[in-house]
Amino acid sequence: ACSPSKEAPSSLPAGQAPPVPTGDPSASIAEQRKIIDSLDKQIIELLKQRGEASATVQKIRTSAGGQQTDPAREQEIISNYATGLGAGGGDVAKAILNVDRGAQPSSSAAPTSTTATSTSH
Ligand SMILES: O=C(O)C(=O)C[C@]1(C(=O)O)C=C[C@@H](O)C=C1
Repeated sequence: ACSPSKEAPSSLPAGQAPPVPTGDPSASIAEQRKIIDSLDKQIIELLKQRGEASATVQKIRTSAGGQQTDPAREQEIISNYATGLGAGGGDVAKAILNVDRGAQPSSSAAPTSTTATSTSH
């Protein structure tokens, strides 16, 4: 049988050192912010790569006479994010899709209301 590990399970990303406990809460905030900044940098790089792949697919489709967007595929992506991230995941996917398809709205998507809809009053 293997002996139990003395180390607590870590939720830190690989290669990230845990903060040194100093008793100063601002020290751990600074540590965690370094981790957040590093993760955000990686996420931004991945999003750039995603944007390029997405633009290529859209170009291939429109060059062949198809629509720029594919609403069924978008629903699949939104569902993947919701499954992976929980409640807010779908919103993350929608934000990414909005960026990656540019100004073009998904043909089945409800229009995003950025301006007040005119109502009678
Ligand atoms: O997968 C596609 O068909 C794409 O065009 C890529 C992508 C995406 O960014 O994931 C972009 C626009 C489409 O509406 C659906 C998905």
